[in-house]
Amino acid sequence: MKIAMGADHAGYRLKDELIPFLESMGHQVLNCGCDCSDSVDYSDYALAVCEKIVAGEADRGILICGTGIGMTIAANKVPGIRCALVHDLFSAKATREHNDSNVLAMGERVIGPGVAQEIVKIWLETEFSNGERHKNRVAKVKALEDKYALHP
Ligand SMILES: O=C(CO)[C@H](O)[C@H](O)[C@H](O)COP(=O)(O)O
Repeated sequence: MKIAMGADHAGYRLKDELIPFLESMGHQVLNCGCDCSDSVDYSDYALAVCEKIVAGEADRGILICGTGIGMTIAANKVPGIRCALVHDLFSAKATREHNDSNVLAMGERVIGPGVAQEIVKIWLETEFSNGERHKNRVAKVKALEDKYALHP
């Protein structure tokens, strides 16, 4: 898979730790920054990653900030993006099966690299369940994007 990754100054260390892990699993990583501890704004990096997905240049995205919350809020403003904030294995699996999430957000100030690796692995390996109820719910979420689109 092609995976776009982005982080702010509070998440770039975990991003950089996950890149070789993802590559060792055979994935191609598009590193959208940031790459140092200079203070930056998470929304810029969320947008960079989400635009890669919307443009078809990446299959999935992974976003990391201090808590993962800012990245999640920003990413979910982009039509077509379903970003899930995940810090446990149950949610990593459930958000793929139920929500067909295409972006994963995590907080470097919340979890360590070992848990993050497990989350990423299960999130990448779990398929959307395609159950009728889940397809309907995801379709209803997509309909919200149209209802509130400022620039359709
Ligand atoms: O948006 C966040 C919190 O919801 C992220 O965790 C940011 O990384 C965090 O706010 C950055 O905080 P800092 O004090 O500027 O390092």
